[in-house]
Amino acid sequence: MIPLFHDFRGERVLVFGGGRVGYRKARRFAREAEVVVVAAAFADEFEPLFEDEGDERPPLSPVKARIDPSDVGTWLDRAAPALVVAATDDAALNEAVERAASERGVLVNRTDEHGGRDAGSVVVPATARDGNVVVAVGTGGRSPALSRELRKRIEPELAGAETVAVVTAELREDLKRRGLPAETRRDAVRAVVESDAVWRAETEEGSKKKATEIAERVLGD
Ligand SMILES: C[C@@]1(CC(=O)O)c2cc3[nH]c(cc4nc(cc5[nH]c(cc(n2)[C@H]1CCC(=O)O)[C@@](C)(CC(=O)O)[C@@H]5CCC(=O)O)C(CC(=O)O)=C4CCC(=O)O)c(CCC(=O)O)c3CC(=O)O
Ligand SMILES: NC(=O)C1=CN([C@@H]2O[C@H](COP(=O)(O)OP(=O)(O)OC[C@H]3O[C@@H](n4cnc5c(N)ncnc54)[C@H](O)[C@@H]3O)[C@@H](O)[C@H]2O)C=CC1
Repeated sequence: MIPLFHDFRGERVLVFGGGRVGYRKARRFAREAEVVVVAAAFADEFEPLFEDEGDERPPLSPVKARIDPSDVGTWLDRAAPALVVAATDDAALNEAVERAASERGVLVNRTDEHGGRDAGSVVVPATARDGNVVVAVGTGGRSPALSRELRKRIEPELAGAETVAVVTAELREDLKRRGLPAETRRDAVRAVVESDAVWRAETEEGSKKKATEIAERVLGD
């Protein structure tokens, strides 16, 4: 499988199943997408997600319904999601969700299987994140517990990466504006991301100052 980063803003995700697994997937996609969760019953964890916090988060709506596998197509046609998650504990229903999604060319995440390699099937990776810097881990679906463990090991490595991303993004723009050749810009940016001093600076300002010093040194060479 090949990882891609998908921007879910302005899109809808339809989750079938309101248990622990449905909750985990709904919470994840609710960072960006409008999420609709359809289930006969909802786990308690959902409660805070359903509350309108008045922030800019897109809405996450519960729909309490018991679904028959033959009705899944209608639900998909009505919701027109970019991605559908099959997270019920009923394998026949999850199967129907997968089939209806693939008939419509909609991406589908089957949570009760690890072998799904049909067209349009997606696997949700373990994700370590610092701001918009993201590392996704997958094991080809074979060992989610290993994905989780690797995510935990990677998390400390990522601390501070968002600041380095902000600082280097600004630096790149600046170097481009100055019309420097691509190779020179690359050497300067590489030296900055490699620098412990940039990573360790206490503030964004401090990090920026160090980055400028290092970049100017490279440009002067
Ligand atoms: C294929 C996949 C499909 C998908 O969901 O996309 C899938 C499938 C299944 N998971 C199962 C079990 C567990 N899943 C977790 C945890 C996570 N599972 C996630 C992803 C994936 N799980 C996809 C593969 C990703 C990859 O390639 O590695 C993570 C990474 C992301 C997320 O879900 O957010 C998240 C960790 C997030 C984090 O912590 O960072 C734990 C660990 C725990 O709970 O401690 C256990 C118990 C231990 C164990 O069984 O290993 C079962 C058996 C159910 C049963 O037996 O009933 C199936 C079905 C089957 O294997 O058939
Ligand atoms: N991918 C993953 O990370 C993991 C996947 N799993 C798998 O995910 C599935 C779900 O696990 P849990 O959330 O723990 O189960 P759960 O039993 O807590 O929740 C199941 C949900 O499905 C709903 N549901 C079942 N039949 C329905 C119907 N006909 N119409 C509407 N809603 C219906 C229930 O109301 C409930 O909300 C299991 O099959 C399990 O094998 C389990 C652990 C991890």
